Amino acid sequence: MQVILCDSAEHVGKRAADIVEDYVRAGSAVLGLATGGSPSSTYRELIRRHREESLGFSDVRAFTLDEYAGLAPDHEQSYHTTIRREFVDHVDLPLENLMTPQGDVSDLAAEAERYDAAIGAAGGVDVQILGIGANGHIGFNEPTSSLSSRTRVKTLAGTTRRDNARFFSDGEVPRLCLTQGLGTIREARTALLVAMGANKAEAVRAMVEGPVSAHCPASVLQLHRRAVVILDPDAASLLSLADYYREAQEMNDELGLSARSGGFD
Ligand SMILES: N[C@@H]1[C@@H](O)[C@H](O)[C@@H](COP(=O)(O)O)O[C@@H]1O
Repeated sequence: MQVILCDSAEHVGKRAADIVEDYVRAGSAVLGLATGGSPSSTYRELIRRHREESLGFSDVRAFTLDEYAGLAPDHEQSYHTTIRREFVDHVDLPLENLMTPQGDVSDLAAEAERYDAAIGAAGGVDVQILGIGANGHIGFNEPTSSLSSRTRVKTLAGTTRRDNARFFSDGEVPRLCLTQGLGTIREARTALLVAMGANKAEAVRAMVEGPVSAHCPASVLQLHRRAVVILDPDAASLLSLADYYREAQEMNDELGLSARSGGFD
């Protein structure tokens, strides 16, 4: 796992965008897109590079991580609408290349299986952007999720529903969702997690420096071949090996190693 310590949310976005850009410029990239506030600065920076530095997404395919059950794709708070509003509609990624699990189907389990298979049929995800929940979830894999789980129906934790209530005008967050599993996420060639803010500090500590445990689902990234964790000072505030992460990053920067070239673990 590579830990990159940044000065601000904007800095986090730039470092994350560097890794995504590396894959996009290589051609025919498959991106894994996360919703939530954490990747906002990454998407802003990618949109800026699209507008000002001709970073093109026309041959990119994208899969989102998760979706609320019961919400149609065009619902204001569906993750399909959210990722379009935050990113996809601002670049030249063709809409038919955006894949999201469909939350308003009658057979959610079949939809989960279909979605997992579609990721495999696309050749897998090259770089999966991730945020982390305050309870350590990635996607909607709540604590005690199987570390080998596939895309499936999950019940949302009460804390997650409370955290996300701010996005719903009536405060009514669905109780069920579809989410890529931890086993699915682990298959992405690079896992790129961004976290900001003091309310993520404990989850970040458990993910990076705690034991691998379903109690903190994000800790499964310790088993990933190329996991990169990019943090602002508040999110990194409880890490005990911060000096080492800084030294390692200086060396990686000096050697010009990137996630795609696989120059670190
Ligand atoms: N399902 C999403 C996750 O993909 C996201 O990473 C996390 C953190 O959200 P935020 O980035 O808004 O703090 O919780 C949400 O519920």
